[in-house]
Amino acid sequence: MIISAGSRFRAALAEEKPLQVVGCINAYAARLAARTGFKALYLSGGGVAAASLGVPDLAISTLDDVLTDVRRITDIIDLPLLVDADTGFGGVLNVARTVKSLIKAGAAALHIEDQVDAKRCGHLPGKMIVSEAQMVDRIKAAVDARTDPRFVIMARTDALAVEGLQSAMDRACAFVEAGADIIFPEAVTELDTYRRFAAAVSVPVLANITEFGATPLYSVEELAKADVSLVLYPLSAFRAMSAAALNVYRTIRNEGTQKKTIDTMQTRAELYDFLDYHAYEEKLNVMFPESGKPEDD
Ligand SMILES: C[C@](O)(C(=O)O)[C@H](CC(=O)O)C(=O)O
Repeated sequence: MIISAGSRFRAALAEEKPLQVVGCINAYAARLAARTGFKALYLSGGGVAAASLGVPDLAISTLDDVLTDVRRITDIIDLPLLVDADTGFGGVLNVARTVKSLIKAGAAALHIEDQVDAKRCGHLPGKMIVSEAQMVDRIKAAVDARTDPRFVIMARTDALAVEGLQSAMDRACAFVEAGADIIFPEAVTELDTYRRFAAAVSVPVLANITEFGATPLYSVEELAKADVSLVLYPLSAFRAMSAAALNVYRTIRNEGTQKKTIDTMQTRAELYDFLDYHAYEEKLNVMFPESGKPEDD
């Protein structure tokens, strides 16, 4: 029996509380995260924009950009993948298309938010949100479009920073009423706020612990006490990889050799190990022993 990605996400949620959902910027990072023992992975919208396109998180990337990265990850790793669907990539009919396409691409869950289409990072000033009714329509469209009833629809609200706690909590309740499976209150600044969301809604609540934003870097223990069910680390590894890469580039450029940075690098043996290189090679040797050998004339 094939267990759908959505079912695997729900199973992970039942197994671990709070469930750590870790961002992987590409398929190789997904391999690293999977080996580390995480039970669920994340594809960040800001990450697709920054790492795959080299542009800021300002609604520049398209559904196709996201799907390309989703497929690369789900092709290689069985762990359930939560995908950042921003505002759904258009009107309600686009939201429906987004859900169907993500399910086909092997995603387990998405989050969709109540910012205006010209969205920005949830931790920056100047955000604008659509009405509660408009976001309820987005949720209804997403729920209705599910070709797998176990696919998880997560509603993110950016209202806290724009309209305050009461509005954000009212919205969360309306989104659950519309069928949202999980609530993601964005840019939370107080631990107790999570507890209040969790008490107000009948579904799990996610904490986005992204660095250099509005939310303090609460630990899993602290978040567990605040009744948080999922913790997201969208770009942690990407930020570290980027800083390390810049250091290597600078060293090579300035010193004419990378020697000083060699200890910060993953070795060739480690790389091949994470890629299961030798399993690929063995298959090649056993199944296709003649492949690659020079042909006799
Ligand atoms: C979760 C998020 O939407 C993302 O794109 O990963 C971002 C993360 C970030 O910019 O740190 C967000 O919180 O808006």
